[in-house]
Amino acid sequence: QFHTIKYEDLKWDESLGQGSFTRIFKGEKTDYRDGEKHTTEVLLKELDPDHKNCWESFFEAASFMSQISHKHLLHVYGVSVHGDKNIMVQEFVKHGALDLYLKREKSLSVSWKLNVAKQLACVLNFLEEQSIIHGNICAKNLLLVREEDPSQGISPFIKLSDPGINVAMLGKDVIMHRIPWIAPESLAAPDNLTHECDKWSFGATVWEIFNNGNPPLQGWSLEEVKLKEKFYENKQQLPPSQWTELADLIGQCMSYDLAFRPSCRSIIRQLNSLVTSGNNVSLNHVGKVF
Ligand SMILES: N#Cc1ccc(Nc2nc(N)cc(-n3ccc(CO)n3)n2)cc1
Repeated sequence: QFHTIKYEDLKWDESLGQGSFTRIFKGEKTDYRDGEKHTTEVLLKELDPDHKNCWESFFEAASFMSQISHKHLLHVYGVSVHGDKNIMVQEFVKHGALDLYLKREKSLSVSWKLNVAKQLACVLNFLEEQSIIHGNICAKNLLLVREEDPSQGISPFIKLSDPGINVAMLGKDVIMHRIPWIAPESLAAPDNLTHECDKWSFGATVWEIFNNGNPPLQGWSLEEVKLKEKFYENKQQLPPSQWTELADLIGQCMSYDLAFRPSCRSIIRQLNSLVTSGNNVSLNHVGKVF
């Protein structure tokens, strides 16, 4: 179900930070094809040794990514195991995770944000057609392959990263920290995710993109976990955008009643109409809709 890569064919370069259970490094992999030596730039994602009990779920995520291919899905070359090291070898994506990029780039236009939201909706539609559930859609798991270059008419290009450790494997506290990206119904039953869960997360991610990477519900006081729990108990919504059509779409995706969440086709249709109305609205130059 996935390609295994020999540890000695990998080379570690600089560390690029760490996720919740993983550390990421820039690196290189060498393979020998038709008698020639090829070196490829890769991203090495190491599972923390103290979470090695999650290795199956870690590799499940790798095989999930290897089984299907789509232009907006991250390519995973394979996995490597060496002693207690479990490594996922991914294509290196030039500009890294979108949550950090959004925080850094303060003046992204509305059309930039809509363009990225549309790409995410497309890959979500593809996954739904393949009856595949991602389970961890958020800006941290979106990777920026190409920045926009308005002078050349070049638009941004993103890829969806692997879902990481399956949410059912995680402790209650980690699941709580995924509020409000995780669908309310998944809190109670993290082991039966549905396509509707991905739509809820899509809504929270679009909210994040239009809020310049400020994660929703963060910065609350210390007992934020309790407040987050209340957020679902009281069926609260994220602060609505002033752009009502955008707020409507986010609200539909983040409806507590699964049946009210729109189909992917409807999401794409609504995003397309936002593109047209967005072009007319004077918001474009400021990129501010909250
Ligand atoms: N400075 C900087 C910088 C950092 C990373 C990349 N590249 C990259 N390539 C991937 N395939 C995956 C990731 N990830 C980053 C977070 C996660 C969590 O999942 N993945 N980053 C490029 C520049």
